[in-house]
Amino acid sequence: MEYVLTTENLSKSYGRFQALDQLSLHVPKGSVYGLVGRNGAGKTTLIRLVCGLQTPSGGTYMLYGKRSGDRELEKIRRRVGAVVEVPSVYQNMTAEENLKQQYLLLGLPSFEGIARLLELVGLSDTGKKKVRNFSLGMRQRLGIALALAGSPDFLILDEPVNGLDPQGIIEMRELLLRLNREHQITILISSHILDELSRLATHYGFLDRGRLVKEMSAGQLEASARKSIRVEVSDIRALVRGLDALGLEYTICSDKEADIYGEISVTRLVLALSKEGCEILQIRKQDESLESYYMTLLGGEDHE
Ligand SMILES: Nc1ncnc2c1ncn2[C@@H]1O[C@H](COP(=O)(O)OP(=O)(O)OP(=O)(O)O)[C@@H](O)[C@H]1O
Repeated sequence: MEYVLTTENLSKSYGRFQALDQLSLHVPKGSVYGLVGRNGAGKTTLIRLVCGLQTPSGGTYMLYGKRSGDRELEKIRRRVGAVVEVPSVYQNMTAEENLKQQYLLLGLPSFEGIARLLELVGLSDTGKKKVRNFSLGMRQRLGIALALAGSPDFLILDEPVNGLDPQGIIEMRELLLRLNREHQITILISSHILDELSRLATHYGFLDRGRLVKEMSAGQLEASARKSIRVEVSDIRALVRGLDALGLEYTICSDKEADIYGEISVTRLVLALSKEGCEILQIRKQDESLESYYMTLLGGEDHE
């Protein structure tokens, strides 16, 4: 497989604090690689290192086959666009003016291409509107347009949907899918919003306290996903008694709902619960989500 980015035992410490600990990950060409981890897991640190904003304390990374520390790497960085934390934009300029500044900064020969970029990120009708009057979603999309100015084929985004409203989230999703599928741009994206990430990502890296706990493709996640049924009942205690009597594995989700795992005969379940005086209000099949996989892998408690 061809990789756009790989890291090898990449480490970063701040004083005695180890923010990244011998992390080795692999971002395949053409993928949308989702970085998953709780606050402080090291996602932003990893992104800062790969973008050249900070230097590693140990280990290396390779971008398009060029190793960190290699002189050639700086040339290769042209192929990478990034939006790290809040995109820096000129508030009192329009989207087009901001892009012109970026083109000048990159030394691009003409402003040709700006209209196409504005169109691509859905900002072509913003005209004279200054960025300070943009919604957060518009600002984020402008950040992406700025990152795309040098025509990179690898885009790195740190929490691009953070704080966006539902409409903004959908627009961002559509944009990222378009960039990936129609423009063949590989995307590395960190996000807390797992449900949203699972609609985009083709690969995942799970980080915990600076370490890569697991790396897998979306296909592998799906294959390893446990099947379950979600039941909603009138009496959760009675449900627990019934499930224990049947020897089934389950997780209580709320005071009315539980997920039951494994092969289950619905008839046996109904009979057992009826014996306990428990009424089933709803029952539905479900595949394990990215969120529940994450919870199983990393647990729910916060280490901070
Ligand atoms: N410049 C710094 N000096 C000291 N500690 C830092 C510095 N930058 C980050 N850290 C610490 O390193 C750890 C990892 O931070 P990082 O920002 O990479 O986490 P993250 O996974 O991106 O989390 P979040 O989602 O909250 O941004 C945190 O505990 C953070 O406090």
